[in-house]
Amino acid sequence: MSSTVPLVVRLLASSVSVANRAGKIVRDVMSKGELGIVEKGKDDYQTEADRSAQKCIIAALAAQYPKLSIIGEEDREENEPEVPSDWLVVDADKEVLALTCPADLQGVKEEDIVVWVDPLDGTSEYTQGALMLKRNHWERWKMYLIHPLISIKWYLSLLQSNYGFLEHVTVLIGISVNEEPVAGVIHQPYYKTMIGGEKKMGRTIWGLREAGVGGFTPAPPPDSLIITTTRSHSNPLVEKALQVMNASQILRVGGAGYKVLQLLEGKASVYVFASPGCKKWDTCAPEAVLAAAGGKLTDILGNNYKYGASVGKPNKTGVLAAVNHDLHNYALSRIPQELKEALANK
Ligand SMILES: Nc1ncnc2c1ncn2[C@@H]1O[C@H](COP(=O)(O)O)[C@@H](O)[C@H]1OP(=O)(O)O
Ligand SMILES: [Mg+2]
Ligand SMILES: [Mg+2]
Ligand SMILES: [Mg+2]
Repeated sequence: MSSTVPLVVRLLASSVSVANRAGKIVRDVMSKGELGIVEKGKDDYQTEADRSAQKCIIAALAAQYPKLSIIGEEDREENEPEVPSDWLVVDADKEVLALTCPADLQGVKEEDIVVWVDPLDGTSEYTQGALMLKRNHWERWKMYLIHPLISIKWYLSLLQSNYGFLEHVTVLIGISVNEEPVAGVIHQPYYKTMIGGEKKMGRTIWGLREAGVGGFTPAPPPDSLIITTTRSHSNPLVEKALQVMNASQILRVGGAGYKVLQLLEGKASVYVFASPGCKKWDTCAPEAVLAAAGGKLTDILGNNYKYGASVGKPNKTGVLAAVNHDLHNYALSRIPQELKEALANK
């Protein structure tokens, strides 16, 4: 890899390749069927896929960039055992390597960077997707017994709905400099495309400040106000913030990464989550990619989160994001003062 390429661009290119490898780990754990679920707290789970994907990302990045601060969602063991050699990805995405680095980031050193890693965003959806897949095998055989034609149709529709859950899962790598997210990767392990009649799993979306975004086709926001929000972490405050938006439709999906993808692809206009629960690793990469596409992600009060190594990890005052600044302003103007205060005083 050419050392004339500025560090931030090289690191983003490496992150794209590492995220692809981590996505394969996420799929492999699911196909083996042994999820190894651990309950970390209320509505808060971890699986073997979360653990292994994080080990892969951190080991691969630390081997190439030893002075980086890398903060991952999952706890690390005291003496981490060595990872399999094929997890130590050294490739770097060629398209990203060719990007022009913003002038003020050209001299950035490893010591100036904090990388936020969410090895699997949407763990709830990952575990529920697995459960439904298991149930479907049984459902399939039951339906075959009843009527072969009906069963094929039903089975296909069931598969689609399960597949929808797994699509919410993403791998997130956010790169911050001076506390600000400047670049990021959102990898979607279960995104399916057909290339020349062959099925390809997974896609990787990236963004770099001033250079733009790639890995997908951006689309303008929908004509009417469509909100995207949590499907697994709702509460009365979350619902109150949704009511005041006066939206034509509310989409309830999993993961911060997936909701930002919905904004970028014109499926939703605004992402509203008026609750603590998300952490810095949930929003660093999505915020960077969204900002590179001209959008904005803040808390519910309209303030930016900071991403330095010593900041508090919880995003206590929620998430408000939109694909452009006008929509963000509109959504912010709809949030009543008492709701902002309720969150700020939590
Ligand atoms: N109450 C919570 N406890 C733990 N994680 C949460 C909570 N609320 C949100 N998150 C994290 O933020 C992401 C986006 O939230 P939601 O899907 O509810 O909109 C979740 O996928 C989860 O990340 P993760 O799956 O990486 O643990
Ligand atoms: Mg988690
Ligand atoms: Mg997450
Ligand atoms: Mg996670």
